[in-house]
Amino acid sequence: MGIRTGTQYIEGLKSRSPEIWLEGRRVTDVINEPVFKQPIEEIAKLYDMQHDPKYQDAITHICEETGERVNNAFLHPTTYEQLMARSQLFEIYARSTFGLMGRTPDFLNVVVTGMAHNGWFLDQYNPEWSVNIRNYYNYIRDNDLFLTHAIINPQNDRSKNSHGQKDMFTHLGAVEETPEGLIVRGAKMLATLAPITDEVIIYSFPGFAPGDERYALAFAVPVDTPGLKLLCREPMQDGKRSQFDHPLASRFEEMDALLVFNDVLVPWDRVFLYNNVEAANLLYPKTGIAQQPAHQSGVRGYVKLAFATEVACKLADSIGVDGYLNVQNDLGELVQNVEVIRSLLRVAEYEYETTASGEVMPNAAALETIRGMLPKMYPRAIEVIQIIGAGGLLMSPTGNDFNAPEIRSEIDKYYLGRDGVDSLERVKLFKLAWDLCGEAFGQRLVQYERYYTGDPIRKRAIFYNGYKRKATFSMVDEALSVTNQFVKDQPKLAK
Ligand SMILES: Cc1cc2nc3c(=O)[nH]c(=O)nc-3n(C[C@H](O)[C@H](O)[C@H](O)COP(=O)(O)OP(=O)(O)OC[C@H]3O[C@@H](n4cnc5c(N)ncnc54)[C@H](O)[C@@H]3O)c2cc1C
Ligand SMILES: Nc1c(O)cccc1C(=O)O
Repeated sequence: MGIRTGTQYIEGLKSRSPEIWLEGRRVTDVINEPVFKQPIEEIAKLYDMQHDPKYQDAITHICEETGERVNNAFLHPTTYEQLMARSQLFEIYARSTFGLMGRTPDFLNVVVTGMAHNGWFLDQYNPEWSVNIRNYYNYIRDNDLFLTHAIINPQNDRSKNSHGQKDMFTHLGAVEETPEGLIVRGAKMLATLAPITDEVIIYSFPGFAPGDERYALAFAVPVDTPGLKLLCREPMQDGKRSQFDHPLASRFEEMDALLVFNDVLVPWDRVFLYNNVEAANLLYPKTGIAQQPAHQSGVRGYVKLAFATEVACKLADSIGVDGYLNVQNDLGELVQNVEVIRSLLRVAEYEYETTASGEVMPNAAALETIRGMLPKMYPRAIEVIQIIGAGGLLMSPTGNDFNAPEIRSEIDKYYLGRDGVDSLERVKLFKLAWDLCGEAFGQRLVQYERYYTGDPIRKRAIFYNGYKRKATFSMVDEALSVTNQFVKDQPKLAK
């Protein structure tokens, strides 16, 4: 089939009936559930873009294996040009949501592409696993499927490993092997967008210890597999708030869900890793499934930071405060942060790395630096919006107030901005800013940037340790050579 349209994506959702729980009730009609309706539309737009002549050549290509047109997320990059073809896709998709939706289909399709093309890694442990992931890659590529993923154990007692939790199956683990496949039980988090996807993929960040064998798992199943429950967090908008009042929150909320597996059967041909702590710990660092999706996250994060920066600048201008030095200092900082991320991305792409198997990956140090800096830069951009908007952020009337003739003249008079900015323009801008910096929706976006890639502190520690392993500190040695000479010249002290 190759690239789907938005309508085909929605038809796919209609054909499935996952067990979704939202605010204590079972959702049976996901398409018409107010909370999901608009996010589904936003994802459908991405599918439609694949057919739009304006974008098609930039975000899709003809698959050599099948002759069909497929998304660039399925492109296994072996040249700089192919890496850039993926970069274009990431940026075009990110701009479509202002970088506010992190787990658009490109993200996990890149993960699966990476896993499938690093079959050498799984072959070391079980050649069937690499065949399975390769077939799965072909399946999702040719059907243009949308995946969610859950790679974190539920947050129960982080001081203990999976096998040390109170219940053996709090964390997702294998219960038994059957001729048909593995039976799995327990929970995994934090499956963003799960209710509106086609498939679920499970694997893990490293961190397994001996004794955790049953939890060392990687597999994929359809989102409506019997026994799989999707427990949604509390929604941050009810799907009924107007786009005037909440221009961002009404469109781009990504629902997150806890995935609960109640003795789910995973067919053997969908098992990519099992019962091997070493393989589970090395899968992420060794196969490019860290580096390739970090490219998507970096490009998307860049667009999101640039968007928040634009909002801050427009806000300041609209109320005539961007002539003040303190405000210029804050805005200049944000613009420079955007430039830092843009430059790092260019370095990551231009100074790409080629693996032993010929895969081209963006430069690891540059990507990791983005991973380390965005968790600080994005919250800072939000803080600057809060500081500049100040009390005005809390004072916006609603769209209905604009439509009430009895108060319209007061609204027009007291909500106008600097010369040339009328009340409607100013209020629309402030509402946009409030969605980003005040609403629960915006707080989730901050939390996403802090944690989407794992704990930023431990990530930075890993980065430092890697640096230390490779560093020669030759400049320090050279600088100290003078001192060494001095010491050599001294007579030995008598003992
Ligand atoms: C909005 C959002 C969307 C997400 N979407 C997804 C998704 O789609 N799929 C997915 O799989 N994951 C997703 N994640 C999860 C993300 O990967 C995790 O949040 C992240 O890995 C951190 O894990 P945690 O939240 O369990 O925090 P924890 O690991 O429980 O950390 C809690 C606190 O304790 C500290 N801490 C914990 N353990 C240690 C330790 N050993 N040493 C030192 N300090 C420690 C941490 O620094 C942190 O401050 C998402 C997260 C967010 C916020
Ligand atoms: N955060 C990630 C994820 O959820 C899946 C794969 C990779 C990452 C990452 O940031 O490296």
